[in-house]
Amino acid sequence: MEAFDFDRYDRVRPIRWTGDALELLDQRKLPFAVDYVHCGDYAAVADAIANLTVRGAPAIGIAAAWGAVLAAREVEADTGAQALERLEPAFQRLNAARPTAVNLAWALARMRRALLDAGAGWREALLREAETIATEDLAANRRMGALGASMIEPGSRVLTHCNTGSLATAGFGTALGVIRAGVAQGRIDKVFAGETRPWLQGARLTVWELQQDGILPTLIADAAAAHLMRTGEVQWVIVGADRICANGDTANKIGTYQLAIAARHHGVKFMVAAPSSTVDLETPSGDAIHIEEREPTELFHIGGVRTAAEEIEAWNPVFDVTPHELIDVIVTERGIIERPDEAAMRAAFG
Ligand SMILES: CSC[C@H]1O[C@H](OP(=O)(O)O)[C@H](O)[C@@H]1O
Repeated sequence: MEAFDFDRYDRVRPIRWTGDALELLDQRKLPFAVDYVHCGDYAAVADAIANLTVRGAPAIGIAAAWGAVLAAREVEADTGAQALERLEPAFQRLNAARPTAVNLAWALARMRRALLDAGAGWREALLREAETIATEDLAANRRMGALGASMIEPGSRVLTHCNTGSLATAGFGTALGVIRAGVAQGRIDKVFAGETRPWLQGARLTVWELQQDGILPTLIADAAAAHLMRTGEVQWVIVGADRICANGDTANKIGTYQLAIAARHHGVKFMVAAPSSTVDLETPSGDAIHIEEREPTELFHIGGVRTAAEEIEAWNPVFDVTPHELIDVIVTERGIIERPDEAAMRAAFG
């Protein structure tokens, strides 16, 4: 692959460690305001994950890791094991912030291991682990972008869902990283972005991110996706993931499952791009995934303005599961898995 100027397409950093605090780009306010929320303790980080100040599977894992570093400032201990005992309430609070993306629990497990492996130098070990988790994610995303783009024929047009870019990761993105690399290499001519109701990650975040790169996407209503595929306009649907199970079933933003059904029906290829930190071999299949349900009020309002009739009920699951049979390819930094199933997943990650 010809040299690719990653930095040109990787300008946004949603998470900043200042040395004393964590600053999080407030994704609730984008694209109309670029403000950072200052988190001086782990409880503020847990709240920021829960209220979507920071969101995106890898990003919430990275934020939680820094939350653990902040929590460590509040305890005294002679060894890492002793520190972990005293940090357990903080770890549990951070882990409980959101249930579906495995990256949150995965990052905290790494931080636990770093403490258990450390002696008196446990504070430095914890800091190093948080830094490593973030730098590894950025490297994984850039590799994944190149791998995924290599599968896309020049002149292709793609549809993506939700936001899987720099805002959702340590940088560059997962599915949006594949798209960035594909555009840069002339493989992708046009990017369609689904608005992604109710939180509008597509309309507010993906569009804004791509604009920073000089890539101008075409926004569509979620309800227009199947019709777009029927026109033959797109060759790929490229999405991220929050948890990829042992058999390849994949949890992702609500609306992904119906995209996969429409894609299969219309002969559009379906790619899931996610770092290996999103693979969870402990979860056998999609039926075992806890699907987060958020407050109905998120369905009743847009931008704080009520758009639904009063005195009604709503059901607001914010993820769904795409069965592995509907996924043509899963791309991680470790490689490409075509027609994913349990044998392929265990061979690649077991
Ligand atoms: C690379 S981000 C993966 C995943 O996270 C997003 O969910 P949310 O915005 O609720 O955190 C979405 O499902 C992305 O595809």
